[in-house]
Amino acid sequence: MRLLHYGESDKLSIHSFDNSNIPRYAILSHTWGTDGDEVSFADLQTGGGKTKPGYNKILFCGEQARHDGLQYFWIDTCCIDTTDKAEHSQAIQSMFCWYRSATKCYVYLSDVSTRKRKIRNSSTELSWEPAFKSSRWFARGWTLQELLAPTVVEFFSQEGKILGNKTSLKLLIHKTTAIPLEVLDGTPLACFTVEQRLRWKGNRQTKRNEDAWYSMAGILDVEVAPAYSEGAASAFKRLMDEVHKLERCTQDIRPTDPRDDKKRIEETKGGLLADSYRWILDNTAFRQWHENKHSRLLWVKGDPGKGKTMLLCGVINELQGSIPRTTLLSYFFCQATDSRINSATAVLRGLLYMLVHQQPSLVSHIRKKYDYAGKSLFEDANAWVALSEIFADVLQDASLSTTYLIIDALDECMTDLLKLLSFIVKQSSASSRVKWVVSSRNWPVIEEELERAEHKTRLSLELNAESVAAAVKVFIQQKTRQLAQEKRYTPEVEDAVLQHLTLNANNTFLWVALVCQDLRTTPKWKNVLKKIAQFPPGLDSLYRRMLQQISESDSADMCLRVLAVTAVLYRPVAVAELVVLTKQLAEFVDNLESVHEIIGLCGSFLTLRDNTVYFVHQSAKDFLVTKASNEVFLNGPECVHRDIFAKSLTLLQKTLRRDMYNLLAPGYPAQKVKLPLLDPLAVSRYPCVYWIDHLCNSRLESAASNANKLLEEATIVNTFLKQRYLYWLEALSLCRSIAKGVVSMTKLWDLVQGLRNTDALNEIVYDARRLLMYHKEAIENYPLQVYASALLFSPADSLTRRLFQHEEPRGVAVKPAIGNGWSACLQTLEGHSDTVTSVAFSHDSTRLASATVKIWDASSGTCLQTLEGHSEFSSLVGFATQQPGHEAISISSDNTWITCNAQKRLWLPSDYRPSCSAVSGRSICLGTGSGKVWLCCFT
Ligand SMILES: Nc1ncnc2c1ncn2[C@@H]1O[C@H](COP(=O)(O)OP(=O)(O)OP(=O)(O)O)[C@@H](O)[C@H]1O
Repeated sequence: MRLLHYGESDKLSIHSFDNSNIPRYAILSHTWGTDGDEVSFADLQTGGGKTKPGYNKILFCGEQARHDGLQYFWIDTCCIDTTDKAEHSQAIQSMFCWYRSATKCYVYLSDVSTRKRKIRNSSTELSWEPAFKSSRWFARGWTLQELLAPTVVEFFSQEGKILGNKTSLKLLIHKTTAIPLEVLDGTPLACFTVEQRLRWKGNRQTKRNEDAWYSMAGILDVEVAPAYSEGAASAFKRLMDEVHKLERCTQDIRPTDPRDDKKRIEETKGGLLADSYRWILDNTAFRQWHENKHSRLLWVKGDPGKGKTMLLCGVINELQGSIPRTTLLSYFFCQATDSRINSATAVLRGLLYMLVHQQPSLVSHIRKKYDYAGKSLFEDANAWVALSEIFADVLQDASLSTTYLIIDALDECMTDLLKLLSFIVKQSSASSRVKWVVSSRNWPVIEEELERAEHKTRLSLELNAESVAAAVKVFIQQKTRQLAQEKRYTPEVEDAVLQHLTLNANNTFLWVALVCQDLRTTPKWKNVLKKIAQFPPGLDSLYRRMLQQISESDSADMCLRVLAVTAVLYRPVAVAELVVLTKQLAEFVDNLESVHEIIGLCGSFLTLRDNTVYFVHQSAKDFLVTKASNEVFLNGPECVHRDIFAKSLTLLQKTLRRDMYNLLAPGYPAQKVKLPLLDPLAVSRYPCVYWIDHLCNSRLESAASNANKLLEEATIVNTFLKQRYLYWLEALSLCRSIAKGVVSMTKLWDLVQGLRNTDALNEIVYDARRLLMYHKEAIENYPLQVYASALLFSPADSLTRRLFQHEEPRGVAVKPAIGNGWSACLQTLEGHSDTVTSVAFSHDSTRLASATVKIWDASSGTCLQTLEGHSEFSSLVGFATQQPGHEAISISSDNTWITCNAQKRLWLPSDYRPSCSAVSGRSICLGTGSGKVWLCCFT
């Protein structure tokens, strides 16, 4: 970036800076005079331009910057060499960023004067407001981003007198432009929809038509390279394409919205009590981390139920209320009970999502890889590598201001915890702008890793027992008061409850919360004092006591089954989902109220929120799985997995069919799919996504000794794949879980390979997995292409293709036929040793020619046209005209579809994408980059 410097002896000089090294600077916003009036870069180089009218603006800006203590300033007329096309184009794309990064922006209004003027009644008026409102500055296109991008915008009259800034003048600006006051007050643009932001453009004019849209790019958080001959319509289209890509990328990176998780966690835990977390704000370790520039990582550690999660919720709230607008705050809550948010990749994705949401320009680091790989970048086997690189780049971004990153419950990160820890250690040492807070239980493995961080501070809840005790005391008082009001306790009972809780809580919030929860459900007529005496101190003893109560109740069997199933599920499920997954609840399919009651009876372990069943706390699940395993899993957890697997497949066998959402169009994009009012997949989503995981955990291998059992299960899977496989893939696509499907099919493949006497199953799993891997992209993005592209472009001998032949699109044939085996390649026409760049039909459509002739666009380096000198054949263009009555067959502009009458019909796998194509009647011939030529006929 070039910047001007206005020296002490009024000497003007120009300097270049690397992006990483730009000093504080002021920036000018103005409207251009005629080209000859403005001082150009060339003028400055030669020391000329001093007599031009535009020179006054330079002097004004230089003096004002000097007055504000800024040594450098930037003016578009002379800091860009517009004769250098590449530089000019780059500058147009960087402009928003330059305005945003400026310390101050001076708006010079050449048509607003502060001179007194006479009005009719001979009194004088100072008001420049009418001129301000009708200033040309508000009518030009580029000045919109100059108003919105910088934090400080000051307005000056033609005499250089200050009129105010964008905050003090916000009402006037709002009246003139209709831009909302919050925007002028500095609310981030990302908080407004694309439509709202487009509306702010109003009727602003630009010299070149295309600029009308290029000038909106920064405001919409995207970049569009200028191409001035394209026209406004094309510029708008490219702008919106970029906006949609940004939206898709942000959507795809989001594993969950951590803001919703935080809300949910606070609500399920009974609401956040400020008086029980505020102690941390005065804690020495916390203050050191917060106030000391060199302290970058705070580790909050403590035993289960000591209030770490709620403490972090409180820290987030306090930071949110106190940090400047430009500071970023991103957080993530790991939860072991939910497989969507219990892995290292999910943590990075969640944090990135929140960062990008606050500062969309950071998405460029993701887009570098995402634009090639799509969503699989975040989900495939290399997701961690890609995400950790992206994250490191984001943290190094020059535009990143102070950033807080908060991760709760590292101990609940079930996949790749060590990788995550070492990443935190490394990154917390790498950037001084980034401050981390993490929390976990007192696990030695976490201790060992975090010990390596250079600038860490540790906050142990056990070592701060006094503060925690005081916080728990407040919590007990609040809870007891609530209970007493709700249950109308006498003062004696209230006092007895308070005393018992205080004596036995042992600084553990959770213990108090669980006892109070139990007392809430205790009927009034029961002797509360007797009841409370039965709650033993210590979390595990309390859980044991609660389990005993359940075991002694009338509904013991049902409750224990529900606990067993819930304990092995991979994510929290809705009540209706729980019913279809639990053998023992089969009779309650139409009686969900009773299921609610059963869950209520398990209330010391389970809780319901928004109709979803959660464990009250991770420690409750841990207790059941480790310390009460014998009571909960009578025949081992494998049996529970096996039952869930069997229930899942029975359900899927019944529900799955072709086009469950009535999409009809073969090219209907998954992204646009809306949930139908009566969702046929409502209770089948969980089984769809997790049936293979449950099968694998049912330890089929160990059942190998029981040959009948093994055969039975192999047969169930075999039948399902034979009869429902493609419908299952469609359902996975509708559930946006194809990537998980690929991982699951690999797990299944590994499993069946280890089994004996399952050849038939082996064969179908092999083929089914290959089909899914090869066609993943098509199915993932267009659910119904599983019956078109996936079938037509699978080998003729593919078992799945043969089994689902009846689902192939009627009247479409691909010739030469796709090879027999998965690795077979298409027929290659003789004589092609290079890219096939041209194919054409002869006039009678009986002959097909291909050639390798290229015409290159010298400026862009892209291939523009093909086929010259093929005089005996019609050119490609000639064949584009269709015979009347026929559907127009064509190739989509991005080369990925065969379309009929502009409707997407058949998605092309990458090996089949044409470098050239020709149409004759109902046939389309395609030549590919690898030297293959193939034909697709629609009858
Ligand atoms: N500040 C608070 N406001 C309201 N409730 C709180 C607060 N702190 C703790 N609690 C109560 O205590 C329970 C346990 O707290 P929390 O889940 O934060 O513990 P934790 O230390 O994160 O436990 P674990 O390590 O086992 O996950 C919560 O479910 C909630 O009921």
